[in-house]
Amino acid sequence: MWLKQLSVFSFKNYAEATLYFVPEVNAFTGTNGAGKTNLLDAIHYISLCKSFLNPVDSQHIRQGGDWFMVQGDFDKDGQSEIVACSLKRNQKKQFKRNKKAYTRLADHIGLFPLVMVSPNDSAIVADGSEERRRFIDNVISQTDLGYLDGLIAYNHCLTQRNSLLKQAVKNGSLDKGLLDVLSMQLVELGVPIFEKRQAFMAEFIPEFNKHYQFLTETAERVSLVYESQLLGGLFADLLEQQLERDRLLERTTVGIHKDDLLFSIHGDMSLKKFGSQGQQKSFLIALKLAQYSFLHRQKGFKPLLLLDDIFDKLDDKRTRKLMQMVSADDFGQIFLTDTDSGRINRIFEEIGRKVRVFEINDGTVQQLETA
Ligand SMILES: Nc1ncnc2c1ncn2[C@@H]1O[C@H](COP(=O)(O)OP(=O)(O)OP(=O)(O)O)[C@@H](O)[C@H]1O
Repeated sequence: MWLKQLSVFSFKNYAEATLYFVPEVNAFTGTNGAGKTNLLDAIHYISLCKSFLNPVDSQHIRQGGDWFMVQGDFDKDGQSEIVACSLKRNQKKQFKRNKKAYTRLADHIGLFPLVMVSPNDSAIVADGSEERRRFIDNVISQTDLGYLDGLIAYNHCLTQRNSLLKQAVKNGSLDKGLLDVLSMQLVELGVPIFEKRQAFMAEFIPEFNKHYQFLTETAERVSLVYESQLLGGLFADLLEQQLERDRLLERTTVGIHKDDLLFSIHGDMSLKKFGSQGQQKSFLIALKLAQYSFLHRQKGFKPLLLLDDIFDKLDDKRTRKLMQMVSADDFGQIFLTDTDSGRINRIFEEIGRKVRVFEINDGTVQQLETA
């Protein structure tokens, strides 16, 4: 699967632009604020029905306009697949595949899988556990249609249980019958999610290690561990054991909503506290490349790989290694951004790979020679 053509109309800082890609590496170059990332975001829209940067769709309408459209022409097994996303201000987003509108956007997710590596990924290391759960959930839901529905149902049940615990404090008594029903539902919904996360991590961790070692070429020991309270006992028992604490804190303190990923370096030192910026970036890239390998295996075809501002904070050696790795056969079509077109040409010349470069300038696009 690869994207042959992308058109954007009245999208962010673009009035209108059409780009024709190659199935290998495509690079957007230009100064800061030129509109390079906006093009990656347009690709993200047609693949995953939303921006990777900003959840407010209307803010992607070009300033002064009242609609936008993004259209992509994919090649999937030799067949052309046209995906279009459009939005008129104050109306619902329209999403079409081969001119047919979707009733459920969720039906589109996973048809044109994509992995994005961006400076925003730093939140996965720096922020709270919610970001890391979001990462796991995003990966699994691109391959397992029921996963997201299960997670939504779990969160709904969790909200109900929490408000019952709150009410109990207010009313001075707890409806134990209702609490038991909600606890049972929470277990029924939570255990399959836990099992899916566990199975996913078992496949994912070795991939991650492989990519990190290749990228860094060092014996730099890093580790990635899946942490879940459910690893320490049956969910139903844990809920029972924590009941008094839950009543006191007026919320559910055990469950898959507390899952986390533990990132460490040099044995057991926290990556967040002790890793250098370059090490953190390498860790995040390895995480995303492992996501790529997982999706590839699950789908049976290669997802798109989007690399935003990838060279920042990586030394020359790691940069070259990374480009060598992603332009090899295990990876499919790549889109990347860089402020320096000279660097792109130099790196790809050195590693002997083809790249099509697009020079972006204030929302206009010029296709340069393919090196
Ligand atoms: N709705 C909008 N209407 C008009 N312009 C917009 C809109 N949203 C974003 N922009 C403009 O898009 C530009 C940012 O584009 P983008 O993030 O793609 O830059 P970039 O080339 O990736 O830059 P950098 O190298 O700094 O990452 C900014 O100039 C911003 O003002």
